Amino acid sequence: MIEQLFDIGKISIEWTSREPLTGSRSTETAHREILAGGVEPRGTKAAIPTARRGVASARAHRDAVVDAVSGPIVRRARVEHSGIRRRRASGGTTPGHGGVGPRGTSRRDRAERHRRARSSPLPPSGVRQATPRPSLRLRCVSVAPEPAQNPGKLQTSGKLQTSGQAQASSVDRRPMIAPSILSADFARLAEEAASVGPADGRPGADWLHVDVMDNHFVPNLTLGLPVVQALRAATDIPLDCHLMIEDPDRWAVGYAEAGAHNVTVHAEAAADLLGIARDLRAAGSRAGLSIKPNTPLEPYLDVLRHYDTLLVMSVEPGFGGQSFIPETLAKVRQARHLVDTGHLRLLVEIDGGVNAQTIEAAAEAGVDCFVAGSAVYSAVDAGEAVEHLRSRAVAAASAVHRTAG
Ligand SMILES: O=C(CO)[C@H](O)[C@H](O)COP(=O)(O)O
Repeated sequence: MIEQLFDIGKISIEWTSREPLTGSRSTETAHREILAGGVEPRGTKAAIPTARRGVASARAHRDAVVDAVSGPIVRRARVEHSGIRRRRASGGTTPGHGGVGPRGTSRRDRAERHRRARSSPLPPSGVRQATPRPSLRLRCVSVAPEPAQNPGKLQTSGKLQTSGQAQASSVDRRPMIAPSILSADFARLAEEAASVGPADGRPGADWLHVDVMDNHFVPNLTLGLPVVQALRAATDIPLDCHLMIEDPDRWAVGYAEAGAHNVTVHAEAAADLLGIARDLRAAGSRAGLSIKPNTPLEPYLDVLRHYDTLLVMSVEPGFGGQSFIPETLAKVRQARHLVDTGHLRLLVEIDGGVNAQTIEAAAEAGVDCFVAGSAVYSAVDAGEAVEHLRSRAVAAASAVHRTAG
């Protein structure tokens, strides 16, 4: 771990990374650029004026730093202490819902005050400027890119073309299998997890898929945070938490904090998809976005640039053991194309009705990670079922490669 502490103007930033960050700019340069307002980090335009003005917004500043400095490789960033005082208008406190003026002033008054504040080096009348002092301590933990053999790592070597539409980029993908514990025996979850883990020279499941259902977003109720915490302690298999719940804006980050490797929310349920992705990554997990079979991909293409995984549902969410909906593969092909052409950088997952018969079509379409519930846990040997599914996916992906080559 390398720790760096920068004092830039009145803001101190502590930076911790496992290795020096590489890229077009150093962390120090990036921080300086952010504070000078001269950088436009990916997707965080809104945060920059806040940081530039020095107005207290530890969270916005953190997000700006996180996105600008190293984008997707930053895994954790949290503000340890924020002492910057908010601007206060005399005689009133700052309202909490987006406004910045004193209570009772009109929107026009506030807009005018903002305009003057921006064009003048002096604080606007009636507004006390934040005291210039080292007051914000931002601690960012950057995790070095995962080694090539890690689950989910996309390798840019090799020449495996990943969809029927044979793209220019060369991405070598090892199909991943994520058994869904929805089909496991809930009374023996630790054993069920172990049954798909590495054994007898078998690599085992790449991820363990955990279906969280709230009986509101879907008509079924399964498990929640305490079970995820218990599973986290019981297995080393990375947990892939699929939240089929309402208001994931409120709950998702808890799963990341509980140690989930990937936390997926539904596009149909979330209010602030950008905020969720940011919070999940900041809490140390990957951010996943899921869409139901009838939800199109197009409206989410922009926001997906901030996500690490896309979970295409190939059944209506809610229950295991349903039949695979082949039409959903069009979205897989679309996502695959965008990944292969460098427009998106994420892992494509499919969930629902995946078995030895359907996995090949999904692999040909370009899926990276296959969620399978009943096909694994209804088998006599769950571990063997994982390997069988993986070998079918490898064979199908290789066939596509040969055709494309
Ligand atoms: O999210 C899910 C259902 O909503 C499950 O993960 C999925 O259905 C897996 O079960 P199966 O492989 O038996 O279809």
